[in-house]
Amino acid sequence: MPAPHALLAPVTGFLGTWVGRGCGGYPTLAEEFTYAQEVTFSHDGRPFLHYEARAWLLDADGTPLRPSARESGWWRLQPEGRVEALITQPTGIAEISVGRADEGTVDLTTHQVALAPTAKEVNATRRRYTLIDEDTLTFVHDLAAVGQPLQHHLSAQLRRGDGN
Ligand code: HEM
Repeated sequence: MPAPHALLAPVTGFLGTWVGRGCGGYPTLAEEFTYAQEVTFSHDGRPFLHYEARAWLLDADGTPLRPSARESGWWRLQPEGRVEALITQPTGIAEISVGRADEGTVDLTTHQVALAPTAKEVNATRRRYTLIDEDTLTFVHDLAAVGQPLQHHLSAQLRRGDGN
């Protein structure tokens, strides 16, 4: 494994696999939901991270019900901690988001969304990833979609889970 590129310095704490749980909702949905999530960030020595996230809806006992959202993409690190992220989902949504990596927090907001012809309408997102300590990562996702203004869709707390 090559050493991380110098431009990755603000995000090297994110490298690895993270597992945990979250909850979510949206005004258009009848109920809130809980989910399990696994997120992996990796690098190959160049100044970008490969990002991959999978989620499973859980029932009230915490048993997985079915696979839910999945996405993957690239976080391109620029000087001064600027980040350009490209993220695609199997629901026909492709996002390009921009933001900053600063003191353990990455804050990304939508630059452009592209939708496949049959995708649901998504207008904007805001994603905040925060390293609480070296083994704990929190994630908050706001969503403007299906006619609703930007507001909470998801929050999760993940623990470092390499090799689990
Ligand atoms: C951990 C990740 C996520 C989970 C667990 C999740 C979960 C859900 C669930 C359970 C629903 C209700 C419909 C269904 O059962 O599929 C839903 C709807 C939706 N989600 Fe997510 N979601 C996630 C990430 C995202 C992301 C990243 C986006 C967009 C960038 C997104 C956009 C939407 C939209 C547009 C709807 C439809 C709302 C409607 O039609 O009323 N979700 N999500």
